[in-house]
Amino acid sequence: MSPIIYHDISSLREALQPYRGQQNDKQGRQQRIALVPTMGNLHDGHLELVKIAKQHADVVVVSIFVNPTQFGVGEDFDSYPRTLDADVAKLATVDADYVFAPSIDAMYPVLPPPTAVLSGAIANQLCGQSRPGHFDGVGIVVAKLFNIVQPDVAVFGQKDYQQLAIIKQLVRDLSYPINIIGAPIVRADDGLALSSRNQYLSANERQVAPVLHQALQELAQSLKSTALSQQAFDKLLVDTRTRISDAGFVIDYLEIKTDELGSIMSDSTTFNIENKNIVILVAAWLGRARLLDNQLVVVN
Ligand SMILES: Nc1ncnc2c1ncn2[C@@H]1O[C@H](COP(=O)(O)OP(=O)(O)OP(=O)(O)O)[C@@H](O)[C@H]1O
Ligand SMILES: CC(C)(CO)[C@@H](O)C(=O)[O-]
Ligand code: BAL
Repeated sequence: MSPIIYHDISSLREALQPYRGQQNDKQGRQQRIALVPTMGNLHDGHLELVKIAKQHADVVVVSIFVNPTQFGVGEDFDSYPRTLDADVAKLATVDADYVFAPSIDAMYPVLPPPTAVLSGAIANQLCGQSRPGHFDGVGIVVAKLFNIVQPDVAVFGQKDYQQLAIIKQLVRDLSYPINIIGAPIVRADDGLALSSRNQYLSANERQVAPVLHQALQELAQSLKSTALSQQAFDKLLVDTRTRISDAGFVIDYLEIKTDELGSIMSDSTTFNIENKNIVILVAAWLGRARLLDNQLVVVN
């Protein structure tokens, strides 16, 4: 069935009201509402988030909103693909219940909003460093979506690893009663992480793009070898950077962090994977597309 679309806050709230405090007939528990926030131009990665949401809730709301406050000057806000009809058709295939597609005026009576949601140190690195103010915009729009939908569950992709960490922090610090679920990265057959911005790639660039994932996988494999001197560790990073650059990317960052985005080298000059859960994070430009990817290093 096609999801029902709402463009304004009060109609969506009215539609969701009957689910609040209602018992689920089959299991006798309260009905649960899930939110999947997106910027639209949906692909299989987004649809996977909806499928996960459906496993955790009785009703699923997908928001589609290209949020102006998270785009910097000179970024692709104006050209970001807006494909609402096609998005709704795709959402019908996974039985999403509601689409919330507000106008900018509905979301931001005053723009820029004078109220801020700041995320501190975790947001001042990686994407936050290359896109100043980006996570302030994400923070306020997600806080608003949480207040509008009041979901029990919200699903975000691990592709945007830093964003997911910031949202978990937001939920903790603002005491939202929301279970945040991180969904695994959905990839094309050749390993490229699905992303709306992949369509900015030329045919040639699209051929090259999987190098990003391959380089991260190989680095993750090398990092598993127990103890590495600082020198060996640095060389691995340099070699990986060279491989990615030689393929034609302009690297924005390539960093290795603890899975909570802390520093991995704080207490010693030897890198020892056995002590840490770590993640490799990359953002790199290929032509007009800024691609994100990451790889958790799992020790078997
Ligand atoms: N390949 C993917 N696998 C899992 N989740 C994804 C994937 N791509 C996007 N998501 C998640 O979908 C949600 C909405 O993201 P968004 O609409 O920005 O899509 P996107 O494809 O990441 O677009 P962009 O190219 O603008 O970054 C986010 O939680 C994001 O992490
Ligand atoms: C979470 C989000 C929908 C907020 O605009 C956006 O940052 C995204 O699509 O990842
Ligand atoms: N998924 C990330 C949203 C952005 O790049 O603004």
